[in-house]
Amino acid sequence: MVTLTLDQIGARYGRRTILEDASTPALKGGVLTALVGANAAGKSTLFRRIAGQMRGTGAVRLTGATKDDLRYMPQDTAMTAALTVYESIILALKQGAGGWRLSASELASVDSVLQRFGIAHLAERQLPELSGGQRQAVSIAQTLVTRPKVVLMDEPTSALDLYRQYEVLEALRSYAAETGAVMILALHDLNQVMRACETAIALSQGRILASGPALEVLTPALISQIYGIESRVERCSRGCPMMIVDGPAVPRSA
Ligand SMILES: Nc1ncnc2c1ncn2[C@@H]1O[C@H](COP(=O)(O)OP(=O)(O)OP(=O)(O)O)[C@@H](O)[C@H]1O
Repeated sequence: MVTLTLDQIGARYGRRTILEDASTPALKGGVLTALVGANAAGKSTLFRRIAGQMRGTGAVRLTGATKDDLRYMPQDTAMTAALTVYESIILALKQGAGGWRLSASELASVDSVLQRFGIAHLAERQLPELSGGQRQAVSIAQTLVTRPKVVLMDEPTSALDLYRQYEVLEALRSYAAETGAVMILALHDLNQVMRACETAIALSQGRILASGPALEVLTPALISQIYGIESRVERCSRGCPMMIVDGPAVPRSA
């Protein structure tokens, strides 16, 4: 089984400490894990540390996978290259190695991600012509085409419409279940987290306040602490947990 454990991760930009002693129990593969926290809490910085793009204290421990099996999809992905969607996914698959000849199984992988993320109809379109939501779906497909075992995605649904958010989260869930990959998604929509993610990590000012089953982490007390928002978690008529926002925990002065 693939697992990822954070052991006292720290990170700084210059003299500014951004992450301190960020630790988690072993995060299991096969399910989605949400990384939640307010703007500037340090979510992207934590991803950069896990992906090895930044140095710092502490250790990232993997079992059942190596750093080579990890893919990180940052928040903003530029798509200015004069490539079609199809070519860009082949490029992500090849990553400069092994020449340009594609095996039957590689061709099948490209077709599979195009189908899975609902972008097969865009295969011949040029990247710079895509809408924001289309770019985001292509970026997800590029990230998963190599079938990585450890996946970090920074706000993968932020540009998607309601239908696509649902479709993409379901596709990510099925990818995790099928491959056993550890998948950590930074998400701001806590209802998405409750619906799609089994586990959650809550980050506040560079420290992990809680990690574990999503519904146990996302308590009204924790939401108040990290976002300053009064909320309730109630079951809808179909039995799904929903977060209802009541307003600021402490009214902001005008
Ligand atoms: N390259 C950088 N140089 C200096 N400071 C940075 C850099 N990148 C981020 N920071 C600072 O680190 C802190 C954490 O930023 P980070 O992007 O990790 O937050 P985040 O939780 O991902 O936020 P958001 O939800 O707004 O995307 C912020 O105060 C930010 O200004």
